[in-house]
Amino acid sequence: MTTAALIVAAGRGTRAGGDLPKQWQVVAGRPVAAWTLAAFARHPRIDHVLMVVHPDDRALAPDGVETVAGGATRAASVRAGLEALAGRGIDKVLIHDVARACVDAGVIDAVLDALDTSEGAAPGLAVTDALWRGADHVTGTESRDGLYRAQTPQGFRFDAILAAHRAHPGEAADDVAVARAAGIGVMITRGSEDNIKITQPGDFARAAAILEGRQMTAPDIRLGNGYDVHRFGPGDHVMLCGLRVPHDRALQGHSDADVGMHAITDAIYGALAMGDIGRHFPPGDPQWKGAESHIFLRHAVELARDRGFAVSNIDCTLICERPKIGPHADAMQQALADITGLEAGRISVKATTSERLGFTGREEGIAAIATATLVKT
Ligand SMILES: Nc1ccn([C@@H]2O[C@H](COP(=O)(O)OP(=O)(O)OP(=O)(O)O)[C@@H](O)[C@H]2O)c(=O)n1
Ligand SMILES: C[C@](O)(CO)[C@H](O)COP(=O)(O)O
Repeated sequence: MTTAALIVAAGRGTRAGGDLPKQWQVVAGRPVAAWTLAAFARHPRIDHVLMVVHPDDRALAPDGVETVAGGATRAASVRAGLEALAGRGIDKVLIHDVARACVDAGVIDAVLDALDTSEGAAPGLAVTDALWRGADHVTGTESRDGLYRAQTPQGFRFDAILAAHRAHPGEAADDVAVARAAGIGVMITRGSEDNIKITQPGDFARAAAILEGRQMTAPDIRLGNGYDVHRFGPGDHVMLCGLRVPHDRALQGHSDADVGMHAITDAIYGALAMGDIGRHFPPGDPQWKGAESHIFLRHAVELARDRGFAVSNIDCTLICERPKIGPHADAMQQALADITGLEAGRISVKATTSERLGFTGREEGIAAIATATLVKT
């Protein structure tokens, strides 16, 4: 199943005011369109995102997103997007207003789930206020029974909604109206009060409050991995995870060759997307010859701290036949705790053999893999 998101962003945003159309104005630190794009681009069930923009606005679109020129009405913009996606093997499409920048994964998931059993699905909120008719004065009341406020994304089987739009030239309230005109059944899914459409000037502040509130509550968690190998040479001990372990050979390297600590250090750099040990401590630089590896690990932890992250936990696996790691694992965890400032219970050191296969099986060297989790503090 291939699922696409089609974000319509070719409107002029006249009701919202401002120097630029509303989708390019900044809310909570990013343009409205960037928030909307991020909600779909990071969603694990969305394979492709296409943004429909006004021909004058192509340079304003967020980096990396495919764009296509829109039309004079919302329906024409949707049609242009659907035509651009035709023939690409798309099974499901979610059509979404760029102006609904606060859409969340739960709303998207509910629509996608409903599309497993229905040709169309869209989020709605039951009307809870009483409904009046009138202008200056109330001239009557209307029943709210069975009335919903329509939201997006409105999702459809791709071929069905493309055919429906081709058969429905001209304006339409939304894609549900186009679909229903073609006989497509549309299931109502759970909408969200936060899924507002930025329409009037005051809506920017409402959207900012929602998005900023989420930034405060959603933790920024980063995961990194590291891998390292050092070969054996002559010697009487190895340095592993900060511990001197007696052995009949030594690991060779530019530094003290602590393969475990190097993998952990690289995992932290990886979580920060800041390269690896070689970038921060070039092997060609004589000042690092024979260096103790805790220097590298302390540097990575400090770098994380400087960028507002705390190391939450570390997991390291050493791959070797000998020396046996089990008897030393607790001491290694404590040594790493002393270097990183973490409690030992957040550090795991374990080992495996490679069943005498490969270079570790032949005892030519030791390999290590590590994972580190960083949390924004
Ligand atoms: N020709 C158009 C008109 C609207 N839209 C998109 O359709 C969505 C819903 O429209 P609306 O909120 O009415 O946006 P605007 O048309 O930009 O606003 P206004 O009516 O205030 O000018 C928006 O994401 C808008 O960018 C579009 O892609 N092409
Ligand atoms: C599609 C829509 O978001 C459903 O609520 C809405 O109809 C589009 O915005 P407009 O203000 O009606 O153009």
